[in-house]
Amino acid sequence: MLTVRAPATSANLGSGFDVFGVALGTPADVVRVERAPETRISVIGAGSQYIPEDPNQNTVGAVADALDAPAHIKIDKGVRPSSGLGSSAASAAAAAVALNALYDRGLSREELVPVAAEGEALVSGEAHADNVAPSLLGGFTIVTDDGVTQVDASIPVVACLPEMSVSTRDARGVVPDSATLEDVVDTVGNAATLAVGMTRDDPALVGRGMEDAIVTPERTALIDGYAQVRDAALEAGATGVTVSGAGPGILAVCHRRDQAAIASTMIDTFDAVGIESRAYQTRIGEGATLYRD
Ligand SMILES: Nc1ncnc2c1ncn2[C@@H]1O[C@H](COP(=O)(O)OP(=O)(O)OP(=O)(O)O)[C@@H](O)[C@H]1O
Ligand SMILES: N[C@@H](CCO)C(=O)O
Repeated sequence: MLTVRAPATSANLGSGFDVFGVALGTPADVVRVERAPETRISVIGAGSQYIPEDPNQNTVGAVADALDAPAHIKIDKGVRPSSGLGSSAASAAAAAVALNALYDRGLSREELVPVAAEGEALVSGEAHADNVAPSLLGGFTIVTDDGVTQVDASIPVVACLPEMSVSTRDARGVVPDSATLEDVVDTVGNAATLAVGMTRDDPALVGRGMEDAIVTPERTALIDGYAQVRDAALEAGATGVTVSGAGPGILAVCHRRDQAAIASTMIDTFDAVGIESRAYQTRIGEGATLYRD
């Protein structure tokens, strides 16, 4: 029996659509595996009632197939599905690390990125790897067709999760087909600023680099209260605020001293528009951890 804890993640960070991602300290999924002739899956924890146990419909089933590693797989969800916090990816990343070890496949964490991304293809229609990469590797990750670049980072964030669901499949449907050159130029500048900010652990640079005029504005329309919550978080000291992944989660980057006030005003502002929410006060953190029982 092997156990893996894989963290929630926040993808895009505004200017890095389908490219940037960060691992969050909390929450996380915990996956336990043991060898078996056929894959069987059980799910407990946050939002488990919405997650299929059929291996053909669960991200961990796709990973077991990709590694040719049948197993009994128990998933304890800490990351609620359809949250924007990489719920489906956390399970897939955990399963990839666990099954790779269980069957001695010998793949590196980088080599497990496309394997875990098979799970994302199953649920959102595309094998985008911007959530599985940070869940596997930790820190800040840049995913391109040529591979993954990772840097460790330790920046305080607040991830606020309202009681509503936005499926990644639906949120991908509102992404525009094209962009003006002016918006592309702005986005390249912002993305570069953000990447440098990560290498310096600088919340001000990272926050500034999260601005995006192409994808994010289309998606905020799917999140009731987004504009009010963003304004309140910036007022409380956030250096940048954007949609986490496909939403409805909202990510605020900040200095440690402002973190509690930002979390509390985000919850209060959602409350004022009639939506319950919770806020994780955490940091960019480590990737998946393997425990041998
Ligand atoms: N192991 C799993 N964990 C979570 N969701 C799963 C899993 N397997 C299948 N799913 C399905 O995936 C969908 C949730 O994935 P989705 O990509 O929409 O949300 P998310 O992972 O929280 O968001 P995001 O990718 O925007 O951060 C749900 O329909 C859920 O039933
Ligand atoms: N880059 C993906 C991440 C989903 O979490 C999207 O925004 O659709």
